[in-house]
Amino acid sequence: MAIIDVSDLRKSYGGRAVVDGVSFSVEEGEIFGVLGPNGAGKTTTVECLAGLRTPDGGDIRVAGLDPHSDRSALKQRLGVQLQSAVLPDKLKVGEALDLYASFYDHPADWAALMDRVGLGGKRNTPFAKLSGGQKQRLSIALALIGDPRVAILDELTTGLDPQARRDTWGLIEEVRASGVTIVLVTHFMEEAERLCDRIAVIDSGRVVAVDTPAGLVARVGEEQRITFRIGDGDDGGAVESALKELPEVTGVTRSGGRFAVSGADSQDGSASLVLAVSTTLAAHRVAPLDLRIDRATLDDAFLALTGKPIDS
Ligand SMILES: Nc1ncnc2c1ncn2[C@@H]1O[C@H](COP(=O)(O)OP(=O)(O)OP(=O)(O)O)[C@@H](O)[C@H]1O
Repeated sequence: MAIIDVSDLRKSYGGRAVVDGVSFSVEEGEIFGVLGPNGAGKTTTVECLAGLRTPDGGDIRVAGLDPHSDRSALKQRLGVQLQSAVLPDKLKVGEALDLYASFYDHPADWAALMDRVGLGGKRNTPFAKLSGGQKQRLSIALALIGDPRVAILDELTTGLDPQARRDTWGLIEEVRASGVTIVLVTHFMEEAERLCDRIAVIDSGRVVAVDTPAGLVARVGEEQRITFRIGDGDDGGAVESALKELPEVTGVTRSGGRFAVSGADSQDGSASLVLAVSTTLAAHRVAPLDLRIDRATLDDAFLALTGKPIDS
């Protein structure tokens, strides 16, 4: 069942459309990614979802509520962690959670939440003394303090080191497992691929695709590329001819002992390119060296969908 429905959302600034007819729905319990380059309109879209901005047009329902006209009711059901959340330097972790809990009718147990996000030992630490990862964990806890059904997390891991980023991903998975639907705004491919059940790819204020990470990748084709080299004593000509005969193979290039083989698995999964190539090499008693298999990635999918890399 859809818990969020967005239909033909529009928002302009100074006559420039930054959200230009955006539509998508989010199913209850999923992690839904909003992926796009800087300035694509992601934050504006989720701020409209949260009732923080008034759309120029379109229709939004979050947990059955209109974020604009039902804003106070929605606040009790929606948690928001926005990009630039900053707290007063001297406010301690425990004080911040206690304060935010007081804004809700039925808040979560803030001390338990503090433990859950790994800040149990930081109760009396002022905001200014927290590391980047700890600040991020606190902002996630603040988004969850009202015990929401939906949480919007915007650029959750920007500025974090790889370990803190991975820790935060683990936390988000736990939050989802507890039944919260998550809308995750990101421009990190790895984050989108790792966490999201489905992704809306947004470019220049429009949705260019909504699909699972694997579904987006499949749109650029199932082509794979296997590269390897063979030993000096191996018969390269015989190997090349045999590989070209394989139905899974669409192309073979050879430069001396170096091979690049392109192809794909069969649609029904009954034939595998890697298996066919390795069986052929084994039949010729060739052990491939420096073997590498490349498949399309979400980066390739983004490039194919928008015509540019995400960080352009
Ligand atoms: N209040 C505002 N007034 C004028 N222009 C704005 C305002 N807020 C955002 N914009 C512009 O709207 C466009 C979309 O901004 P938005 O923040 O929604 O994009 P984004 O995809 O979230 O990008 P980022 O990843 O950089 O946050 C940008 O060009 C931005 O400069």
